[in-house]
Amino acid sequence: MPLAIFDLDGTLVDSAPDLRAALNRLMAAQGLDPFPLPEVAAMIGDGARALLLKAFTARGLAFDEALLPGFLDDLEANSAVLTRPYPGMVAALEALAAQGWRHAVCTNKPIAATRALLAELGLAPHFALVLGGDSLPVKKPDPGHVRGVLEGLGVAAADAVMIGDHQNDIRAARGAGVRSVFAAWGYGEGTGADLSAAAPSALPALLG
Ligand SMILES: O=C(O)COP(=O)(O)O
Ligand SMILES: [Mg+2]
Repeated sequence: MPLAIFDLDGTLVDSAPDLRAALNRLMAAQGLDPFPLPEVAAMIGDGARALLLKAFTARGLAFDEALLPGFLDDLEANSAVLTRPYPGMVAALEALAAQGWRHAVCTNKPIAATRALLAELGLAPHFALVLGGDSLPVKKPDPGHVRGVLEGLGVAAADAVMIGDHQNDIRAARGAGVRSVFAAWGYGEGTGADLSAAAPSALPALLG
């Protein structure tokens, strides 16, 4: 049975508004200026700690590690306030399942916030396995993150495809010997992807 491995932020769901809200709550608590949505979207892809690091660097400040646990708690509690699946995504997941595909999630978002988000949006039942950015010792772009999904479900690389909106997704898939589809509706760049999809609704035909 083929496996479709989905990235989360910027691929399955438009989560930049909640990431921005959590980031700006932290910024406000530190007496710092908020970030506009496009600037936050461009910082998403390397996980929550990296987002904070980039935000503080953008303000010319060093990042204090002691701020991370509170940010993670906020993200977990508020991961699906503004976040929604991309239009057509649920229908695409269902159509792919009807075509015989199983689904998994491979995200750099921490696993606690990931599970909360998937549960709150009713998406969890679609996925046979979910790995977050802190589920393994490595995360995307390390191919070990994608390999962890394959091994967890006993699927060969040749029977899988990775769908993602970021270079990290494309690189991790390539390193694991998995075909990649660039999710052009998300936040990042897809240089080097095997295929590109303009919208979730294109996935069922693209994957056959
Ligand atoms: O939270 C992030 O920065 C990235 O998450 P993603 O891997 O689901 O895009
Ligand atoms: Mg992404």
